Amino acid sequence: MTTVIDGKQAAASVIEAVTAAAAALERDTGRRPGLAVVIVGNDPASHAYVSSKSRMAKQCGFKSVQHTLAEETSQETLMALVAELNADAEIDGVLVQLPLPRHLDSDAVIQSILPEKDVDGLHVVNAGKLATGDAETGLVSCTPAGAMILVRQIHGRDLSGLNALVIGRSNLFGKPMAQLLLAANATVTIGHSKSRDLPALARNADILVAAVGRAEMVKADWVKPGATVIDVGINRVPAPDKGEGKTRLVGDVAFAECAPVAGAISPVPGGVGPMTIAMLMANTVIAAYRANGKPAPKF
Ligand SMILES: Nc1nc(=O)c2c([nH]1)NC[C@@H]1CN(c3ccc(C(=O)N[C@@H](CCC(=O)O)C(=O)O)cc3)C=[N+]21
Repeated sequence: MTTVIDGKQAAASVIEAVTAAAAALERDTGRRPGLAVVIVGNDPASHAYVSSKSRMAKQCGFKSVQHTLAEETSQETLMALVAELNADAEIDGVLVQLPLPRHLDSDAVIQSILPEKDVDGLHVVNAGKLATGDAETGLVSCTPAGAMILVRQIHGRDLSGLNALVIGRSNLFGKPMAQLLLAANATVTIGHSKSRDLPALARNADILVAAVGRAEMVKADWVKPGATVIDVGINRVPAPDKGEGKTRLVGDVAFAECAPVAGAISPVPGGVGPMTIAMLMANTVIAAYRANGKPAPKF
C-alpha cells in the first residue's frame, strides 16, 4: 500500500517542538523569539499566507509583528524598514514576502537582511553555508527544509545509494533541496525546463521531488514503482464541479494516477505547504537561540 505522507501531522509535531523551545528560551532569558513579516501590496494570496504565518508565530509564543506596506512603496522605504528590523534586538527573524511588486528589486532587499535574521534562508551567506556543508551556523530555506523532513520520515537520515531527482532549479527551492539531498548522501540530479527527457530521468529516481510550477505535470509513467514522490507545487485550477468560478489547489504531480505507482507520496494540499510554515517557525526559534548565545535546537 502506498503511504500518503501527512504534512499536516509532521508540521504539527515541528510546531509542538518549536513551542516548547520558545518557552524554554523565555524561561532562561526572559526573551521570546521575535518574527517580523513584511508584505508589500495587495495580492490576496500573499496576504492569506502572511496571515497564517503571523497566526502560527503567535501560537508558538513568539513576538509577532507584521508590516504591511502600500503597493507603491519605494525601494528606499522598504530597505529602510529592513535596516530598522535588522537593528531591533527584539526581532530574531525577518521575512519579506515574495513576490514583491515589479518595480522593486527583491534580491537587493533579501541580501540586505542580516544573514542571522534571514529565516527564509535566501541570503547568499546562508545559501553558501548550505552548499559548503555548514549546518551549524546557517539557516536553511523553509520549503526544502520541510520537504527534507518528509523524505526522512520514509528513508531516515542516510540516503546512501538512492537516486534523487529534483525538478526545478530556483534559489528558493530546487538548488537548496538538491544540496540537502546531497548532504544526506543521495545521488542527486537537477532537472529543469531545458532537460532533454524529464520522464526518463524521473523513472530512474527513488526520490522524485517536483517543483516545476505546472499543474499535474508529473504523470504515472514518470514514477519508478515504489518511489517516494514529494510534490512542491501549488497551483490553483478551475473547479467547475465546485461551482461557477471556483478553484481547487493541485500540485505538480497528477496525484490520483501517481499514487498507486509510488511507495510514498505527499499530497497537495496537506503535504509540503504546512511544513513550509512550520520550518519558518523552526528557523525563527533557531535564530533566537543563537542570538542569545545558546545552542540551537535541531528539527
Ligand atoms: N519570502 C517568502 N517565503 C516563503 O516561504 C513564501 C513566500 N515568500 N511567498 C509565497 C510562498 C508560498 N508559501 C506557502 C506557505 C504555506 C503554504 C500552505 O500552508 N499551503 C497549504 C494550503 C493552503 C491553501 O489552502 O491555500 C497546503 O499546501 O496544505 C503554501 C505556500 C510560502 N512562500
